[in-house]
Amino acid sequence: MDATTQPVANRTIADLPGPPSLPIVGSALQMDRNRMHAGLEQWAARYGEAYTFKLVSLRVVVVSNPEVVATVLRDRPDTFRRSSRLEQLSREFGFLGLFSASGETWRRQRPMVLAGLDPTHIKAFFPTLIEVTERFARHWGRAAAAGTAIDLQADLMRYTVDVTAALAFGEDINTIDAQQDQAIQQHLNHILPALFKRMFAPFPVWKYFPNKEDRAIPGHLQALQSAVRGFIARAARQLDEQPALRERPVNLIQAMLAARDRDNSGISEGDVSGNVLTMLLAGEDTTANTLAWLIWLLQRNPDALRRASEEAKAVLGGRTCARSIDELARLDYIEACAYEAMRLKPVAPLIGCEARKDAVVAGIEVPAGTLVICLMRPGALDAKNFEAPLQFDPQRWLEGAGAAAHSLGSSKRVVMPFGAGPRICPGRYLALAEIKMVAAMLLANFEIAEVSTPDGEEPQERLALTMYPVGLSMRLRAASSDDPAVTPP
Ligand code: HEM
Repeated sequence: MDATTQPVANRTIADLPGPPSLPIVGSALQMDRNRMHAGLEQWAARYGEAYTFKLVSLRVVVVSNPEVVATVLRDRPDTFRRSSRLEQLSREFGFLGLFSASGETWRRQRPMVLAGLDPTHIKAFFPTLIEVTERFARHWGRAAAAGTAIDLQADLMRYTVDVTAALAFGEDINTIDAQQDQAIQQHLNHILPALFKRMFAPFPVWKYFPNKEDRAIPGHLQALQSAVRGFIARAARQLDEQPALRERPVNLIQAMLAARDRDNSGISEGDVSGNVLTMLLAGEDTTANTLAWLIWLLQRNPDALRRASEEAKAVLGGRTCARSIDELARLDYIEACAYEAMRLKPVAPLIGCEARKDAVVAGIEVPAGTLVICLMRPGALDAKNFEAPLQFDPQRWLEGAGAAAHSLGSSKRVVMPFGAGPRICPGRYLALAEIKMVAAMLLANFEIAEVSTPDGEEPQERLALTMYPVGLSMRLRAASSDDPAVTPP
């Protein structure tokens, strides 16, 4: 039965276990924001699949059973929404867009964003994806030739920002070749952590006692907004010069501008710029960090690395990168590696859902205003759902795999890296295309000499909206002479 619509609740929040709580602050002092996901997972191990705590005045219920999680996620937008604090902060930051919007605004925007990121668009966009991936290959080719260490996360973010800007705005911003201080994401890199910090801060200290970083935020926002105004102005000029584009827009920004100019569309100037920023933010870290975790996991698992490299070389057949969606579709093992990386290292390890009205979750009465945090990883690491759950074993994702404890279908019900229900990630086709493009390019053209952290230990997980590996650096060698190699220009 649908847990959120059960007619009768059999317990209340007061019946739930949870960590100790102090007057006024609740459990806030026990939480390390940078590792909040890990703290909440530890509490789940101690208190079970449903527990509660207070964050100052906010009542939080945490659930981790995959069925309950999926039910809550599907019960949007009517019963649950994203947190109102996220919506308010996004409005203040100027990027209220599909991710943070709720109600009618979300309903109006969702079809437009979906259309801009659907598989047909990805197919039409493929030649540009090839161009950006080849540019990235040349960039890594230069690092391999010079023997320099690559800051893995930073480089991957350059790639994902370039791809998102090209697909959603038709802009070639080429941050891959830009100087560090010119790259648009140096602003994003300050804004995302600030947003996350403010979302879970017990008090709005940045308003009354701003530190250096807080004082720098308006400057970063201004720089980003000026770039966004440039994208919008150029797209508006294209619509003026080619009015046919209003009926058949080729990218998201054109579609939104055309809608803005139609009567009663309900799309405002702010919606357009909010979504331009949302695309940059939602498409950057998520995909880049998933790729960083994937590359690290492959490097640690030589058998999987060898098989993935063989597949990449066979499918690419001596070329630098895949040439078509059909070629990408043949990278089955690499896709399985990506799902296995997202099972072990989900970059979105928690999804917050605020109850818009009184609800029932797993038999618990949840009053309106309660924040329900869905933990995405405990089910994926549970031996009930996967054999040897801590092992990186991509084979378990391939149909008919002997090692799989469950079918592919049920694995996908437990592992939900892109969320679920009406708000499931609309960028998932693009993300998988990018992940497979980069992984195949890397494995077919280079040998990974090293992927390491400064202290030689496993990379720490840190949460700043997305969960990323701290300090990964990579060294590459061009693949041996009988293999294809990327020649630096
Ligand atoms: C591996 C890469 C990615 C992962 C793991 C990921 C994960 C997620 C998750 C977990 C959500 C929340 C879903 C929910 O609430 O049920 C989400 C939402 C969203 N994602 Fe992604 N994402 C990725 C890449 C992208 C890309 C490339 C884009 C666009 C360029 C994108 C755009 C969005 C947007 C706009 C939303 C909000 C959807 C809504 O609320 O209706 N994502 N993503």
